[in-house]
Amino acid sequence: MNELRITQPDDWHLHLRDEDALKAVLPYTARQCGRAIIMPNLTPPVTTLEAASGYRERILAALPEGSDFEPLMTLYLTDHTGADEVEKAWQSGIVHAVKLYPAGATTNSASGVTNIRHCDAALSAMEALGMPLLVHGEVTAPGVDIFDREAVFIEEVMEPLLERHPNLRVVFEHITTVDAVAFVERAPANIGATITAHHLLFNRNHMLVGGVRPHYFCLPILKRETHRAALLKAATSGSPKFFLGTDSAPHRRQDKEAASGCAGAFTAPAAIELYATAFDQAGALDKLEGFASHFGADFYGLPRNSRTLTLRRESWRMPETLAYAGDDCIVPLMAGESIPWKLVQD
Ligand SMILES: NC(=O)N[C@@H](CC(=O)O)C(=O)O
Ligand SMILES: [Zn+2]
Ligand SMILES: [Zn+2]
Repeated sequence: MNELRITQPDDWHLHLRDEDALKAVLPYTARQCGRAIIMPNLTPPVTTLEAASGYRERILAALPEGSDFEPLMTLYLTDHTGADEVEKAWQSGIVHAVKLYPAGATTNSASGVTNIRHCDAALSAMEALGMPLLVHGEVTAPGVDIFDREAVFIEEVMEPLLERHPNLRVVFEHITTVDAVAFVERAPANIGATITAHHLLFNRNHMLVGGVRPHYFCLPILKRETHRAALLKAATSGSPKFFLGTDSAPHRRQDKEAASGCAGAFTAPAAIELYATAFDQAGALDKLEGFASHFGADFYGLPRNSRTLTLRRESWRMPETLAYAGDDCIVPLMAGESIPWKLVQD
């Protein structure tokens, strides 16, 4: 297959940042996706409907002319998020989910949840409303090895949470392990998961062998090959529980190439092309459309996009750097490397 026409995808996990950085990165997603779930980990985080509405307006104002890309907003869950705020946000129609960051787990998670038990009122409200909880699923206890943090989270947090709230709709975000795949597969239909393109394409060797490659450093961290293989199998299985979420997470070049580099891979410039590359490697291009364009919308109860998008087997080179806020630049994932699939602009 050398050309592939699919329903326009959506990105169910995206970091757009704010201000000039937002203006720099938004066009990459807007040219590919109809919609995206916008992560709320700004500084300060987006914890209220008012903050989400303001952020949404800034995103809409930053869109390229003529774009009808739709940002789907989220609230950042804290120990103090009330049921009233959650209800108001849901009823507004602009907020589609609430995001759980365990405090200290990842970028801008300092105001995150210290103990999920503190959130029972908000979670009960969400369960009643049918409002999804999006989960960064890693424990943060210093004694837990960074490669085990997702698997331990399933046992210590996710399973007890679902026992207390069996009808809560949950998206296990950016899953990275065979353990998470197995958990989602055996869970009921109210549990889904997003998978990034980088976790489908790369394992920890890509990050660590022959030198530390900071642009491959993201959280949850890349795992060993057996985990990548399990993720690829899940993504290409045709199961509607697994869908596209890039977790494209831009950081300035100097913040990544540093003694204490930030976590996050910037994949938005080639998001659908990277997924096509992974599905192609698995001989499963026929499964790309469901994963990229159908299952996420179905999970969120939104209509599938009516436009289509065409991909061609044609190699192109990702630039070494791209413009970011002010004079800063950003290094996209696969900078300077060739990508075998290309988005054809209609
Ligand atoms: N994935 C990452 O490594 N980083 C994300 C945060 C997140 O999604 O955990 C970011 O905001 O930079
Ligand atoms: Zn995360
Ligand atoms: Zn993320």
